[in-house]
Amino acid sequence: MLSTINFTSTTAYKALISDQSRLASTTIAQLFAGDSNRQATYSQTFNGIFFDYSKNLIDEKSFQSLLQLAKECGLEEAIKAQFSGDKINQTEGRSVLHTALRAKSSASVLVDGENIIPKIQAVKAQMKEFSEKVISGAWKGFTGKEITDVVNIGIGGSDLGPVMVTEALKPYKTRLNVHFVSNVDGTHIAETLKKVNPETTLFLIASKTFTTQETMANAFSARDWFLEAAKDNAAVAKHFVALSTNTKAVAEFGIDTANMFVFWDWVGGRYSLWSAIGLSICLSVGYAHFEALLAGAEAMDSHFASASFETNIPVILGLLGIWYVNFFNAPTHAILPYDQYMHRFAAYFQQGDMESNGKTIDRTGKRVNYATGPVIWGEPGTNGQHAFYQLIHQGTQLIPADFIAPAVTHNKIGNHHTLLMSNFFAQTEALMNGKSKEVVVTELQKAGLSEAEIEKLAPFKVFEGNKPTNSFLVKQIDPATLGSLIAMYEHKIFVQGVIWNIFSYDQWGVELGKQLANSILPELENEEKINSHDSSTNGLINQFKAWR
Ligand SMILES: O=P(O)(O)OC[C@H]1O[C@](O)(CO)[C@@H](O)[C@@H]1O
Repeated sequence: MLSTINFTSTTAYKALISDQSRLASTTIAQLFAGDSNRQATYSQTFNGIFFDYSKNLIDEKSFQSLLQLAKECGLEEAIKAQFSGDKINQTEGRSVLHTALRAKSSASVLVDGENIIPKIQAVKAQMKEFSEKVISGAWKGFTGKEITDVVNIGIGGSDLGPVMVTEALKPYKTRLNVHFVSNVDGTHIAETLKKVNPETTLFLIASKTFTTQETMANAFSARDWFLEAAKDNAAVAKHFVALSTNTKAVAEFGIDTANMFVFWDWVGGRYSLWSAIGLSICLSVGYAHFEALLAGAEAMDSHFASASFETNIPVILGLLGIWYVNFFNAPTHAILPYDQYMHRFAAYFQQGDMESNGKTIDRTGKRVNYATGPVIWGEPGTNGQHAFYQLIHQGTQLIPADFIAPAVTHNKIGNHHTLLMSNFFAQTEALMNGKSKEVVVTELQKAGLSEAEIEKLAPFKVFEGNKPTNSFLVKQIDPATLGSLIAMYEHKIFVQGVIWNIFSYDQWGVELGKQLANSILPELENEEKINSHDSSTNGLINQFKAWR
């Protein structure tokens, strides 16, 4: 089980407070100036991923204190507990075993005394067979035509992971066009259905619980649309499959459970792309690439489970995050992929991180007296540079950022990749070094400005610098490196949750809005004036009814 230590009461925490005040009077640039070996000390290569964390405000002493913090908070035991299937999701009484989904077939992982690896392998075999049939054209629609389009209907973890991966791995695309519908806003399904033909479309209803309001509404609308064309309930079996843990609800919806791909309650929704929820990935890029994705994740799992903390990438990443959130009051963290295909990567980890570590109650049931999960956000470079980097460079908040880029592009067009990479390198350097007043003054003097003009303008052109970044230079974004990167961030989230003494694998915070929406729904189904809420909510509902 997980320890319940409050990290602010550890010896390492006290050391880190003094480390912080020592480092507050230096800069990252000065740390580089004083150590020609700095990058070698604070970097690591892992299976085609070069992780450079040297542009952080850390020195040997603070780095050691961070490692010590992880030890004092019982991280070693927590990692063992997670991998071995302990029910560390205590508020839901569940094991947390997305790692088992990518474990080697020879592994053995016990849940309630049962080795779960054989049943994982069985579903994977079913996914392989099915996806190969659909891709090859052997699986036919109700009029005997091959499937051309796949529509995945799901939301949150049953959508964001598959969307992110299928976009990131577009260079590996099969002949199938895969679409995703998540929003209950009818526009999402309506616009998607305009693009597809009922005779050649396969719907994947992806929902762990098979009760989620948005997904079920979209699934029913898709089935109505399909039956308008097919006019035969028996045709549903050829066009609808379910990815779920809830066999009963799948059968009630009318999907033959032979067309169901199961997973289990020890797979969290936001950690489920490795499970049957990944069927859209298999169809989009082929089963072999899905397996390679899993293998890349498994390599990161083995590293995380066995490497000593000082060389353990997810541990280091997690600790650096703690350093900025809790010792430098950084409220957000940016993920900035310099790869257009990875344009949903930050959105994916927005759920992964914020649904996991957006908690205020610690593992003893008490309110925490420190900050927990930061806001995660980001957009691909260089678009972000022309949108929000101004604030990272010159705003008042400290925003630690992860830069991710491939050395080899999938699209060699002119010098585009060299241009992109020049921006990648320039940004982390600029964020660290900034631009001093002296440099600004010299530049303005060269431009011929008067002393008075220089005095007036210079403050606006100064960059304080000293903004921390991690760089991930990846040889190429392929299924294996992507799998490793995703697993790396998953484990980072876990590391932070352990240290913050919170439960990272539940999501009770999503429930209240769901419950209220369900209670408001009947009030919207008539024309009567409402007065059962506060005056703002009543006023909004009544205005809606007047206008609709
Ligand atoms: O797969 P389901 O059960 O439809 O749930 C979808 C999503 O809803 C949540 O429970 C809350 O947003 C997520 O954790 C989950 O990924």
